[in-house]
Amino acid sequence: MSTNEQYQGAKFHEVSFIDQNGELKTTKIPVVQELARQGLTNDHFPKRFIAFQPTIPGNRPTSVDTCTPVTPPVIDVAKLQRAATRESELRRLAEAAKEWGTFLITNHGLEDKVLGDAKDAVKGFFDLSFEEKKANVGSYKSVDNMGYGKSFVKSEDQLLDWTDRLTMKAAPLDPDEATNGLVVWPKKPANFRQAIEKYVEKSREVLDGLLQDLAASLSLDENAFLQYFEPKQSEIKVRVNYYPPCPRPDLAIGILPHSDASGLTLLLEFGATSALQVLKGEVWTTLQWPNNNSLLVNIGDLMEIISNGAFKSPWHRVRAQHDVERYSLAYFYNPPAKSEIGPEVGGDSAEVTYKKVVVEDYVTNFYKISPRPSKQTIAYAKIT
Ligand SMILES: O=C(O)CCC(=O)C(=O)O
Ligand SMILES: [Fe+2]
Repeated sequence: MSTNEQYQGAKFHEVSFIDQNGELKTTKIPVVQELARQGLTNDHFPKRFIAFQPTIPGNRPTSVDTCTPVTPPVIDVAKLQRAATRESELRRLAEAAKEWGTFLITNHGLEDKVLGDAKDAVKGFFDLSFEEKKANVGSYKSVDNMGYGKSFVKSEDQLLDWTDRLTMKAAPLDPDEATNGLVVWPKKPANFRQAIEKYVEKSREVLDGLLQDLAASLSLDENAFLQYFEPKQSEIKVRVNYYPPCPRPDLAIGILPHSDASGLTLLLEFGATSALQVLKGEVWTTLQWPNNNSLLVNIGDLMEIISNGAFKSPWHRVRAQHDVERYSLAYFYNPPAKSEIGPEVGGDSAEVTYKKVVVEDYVTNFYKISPRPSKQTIAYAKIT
């Protein structure tokens, strides 16, 4: 069957990318939400979405049938704040950040209304028709992984994941945003920007506190990590992922394996759970989220560097799922783009294993070489 036949009646994102020869190209990527809406028959699953070739032994997604979902470590932020419980919760935090690089937080102080409004805004956006979505949000012509559509597109024939995305820059606020196009906010639903900005503002307080707690958990000065996150110039990007029901979760993948380039990532999920997987040793472990407004924190590559490798950014991916839809809102918190970060170590005797890097240089290289089959982005900052 020809490619065109596979996508008959489909709708497309137009995505620009710079190819291997440095030329700006535009390509059409099928809108996953529309493919799902249209209904695909089992035997006509589009080739570009086939991540797992069933003919290769062992090349299968880990499904919930073969792997019981587990709840990652849960850190109680209220316990971190109470003198009587702080020390023991700090120990649990250090262990979670070292052993998993990912953990849930509860009692974080973000009100249900703030979370609920953010979820409603995200759902409201994806509930719009494709035409309406396109008409009310900007998309970028250059390769910055922002806007509505598909990120990390590098070629006309690369493997595609079963998700549509919307990425916005939430900070620093740019006085010239109307002209330089650095901020993309959908105009519908009407309260979208307000709801997400409220979530961003409140979450930032939680993340700043956690940066102090993470440093304290390694017996470093409380501001050893937070000092890099200068309040006015630190960068926040918000990426909304929508995973429609997938007719062939045995063939497709929700998001390809990656680590996050961020300092910290805060993840809100709703709709289905048991989709995010982290690689623990050799095993893809499916994470189960209790449905109680807990949020997930991921150590990003930049934090791996700042912690001199004490914390490792997890290698993670998302499963495609049958019959259910899932949303996630990933909040990437980075030090200022032009700033230099470097490993913070307790005593002079500790061996330094990461280089100092300029944030923007690290992130540029990350985007340039992703996606990769294994965690190679961090090599940019490793002393070998
Ligand atoms: O949807 C998820 O749970 C993960 C999303 C993610 O890893 C990302 O956007 O970087
Ligand atoms: Fe991620």
